[in-house]
Amino acid sequence: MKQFLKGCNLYLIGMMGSGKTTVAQILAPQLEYRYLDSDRLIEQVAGQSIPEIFAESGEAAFRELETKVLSELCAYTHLVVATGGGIILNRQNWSYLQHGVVVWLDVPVEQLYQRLAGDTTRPLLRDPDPMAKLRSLLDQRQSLYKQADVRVIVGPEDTPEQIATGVLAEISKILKDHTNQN
Ligand SMILES: Nc1ncnc2c1ncn2[C@@H]1O[C@H](COP(=O)(O)OP(=O)(O)O)[C@@H](O)[C@H]1O
Ligand SMILES: O=C(O)C1=C[C@@H](OP(=O)(O)O)[C@@H](O)[C@H](O)C1
Repeated sequence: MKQFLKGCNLYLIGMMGSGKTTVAQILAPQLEYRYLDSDRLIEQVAGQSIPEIFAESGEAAFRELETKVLSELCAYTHLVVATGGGIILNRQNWSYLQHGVVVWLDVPVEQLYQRLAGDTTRPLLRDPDPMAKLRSLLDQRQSLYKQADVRVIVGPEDTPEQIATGVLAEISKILKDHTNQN
């Protein structure tokens, strides 16, 4: 797998709470890649937390920083990147994501809701009805997540380790298909 990937970055996409950070941290040592989280890089660049950026500068400013950080990651190889849930919204971001292999962790809204109950670090969930908010975000975004190279459907009992194994299995399928075509 490592040799097939040829150092190509892996980008995990999916809704907030889908496990991108958790799974990326498992995958990185398995691939002997470096793990990075785009939200943490944005916080470093801004010198503020994500909720502070949203509160003080608004979502549009956050999205600009997100694009800047992602564009800079393209220069690197051997990265597993846990992206923010909304990274797929900006068309320009896709030109950067497509430098690597894009993996969608597809998790039902009910599970996301359970995992994120009481979470205060995700400004978009500060809503009187977080479940309805998650549903509407997924409705708006699903067609974009579907543009991933690989979709991993996550079941309610799947552990992060099992999901990481599933990611590698799905990636090896597309890499083999690609090799067979050439
Ligand atoms: N497969 C899983 N099963 C149960 N809980 C999980 C799983 N993956 C992640 N979590 C938990 O869900 C929460 C959100 O996970 P996280 O990796 O931060 O998601 P993301 O980076 O996509 O927002 C965390 O508390 C994490 O421990
Ligand atoms: O879905 C979104 O638009 C967002 C998801 C968050 O990242 P996670 O997916 O890591 O929670 C973070 O980037 C920000 O709060 C916006």
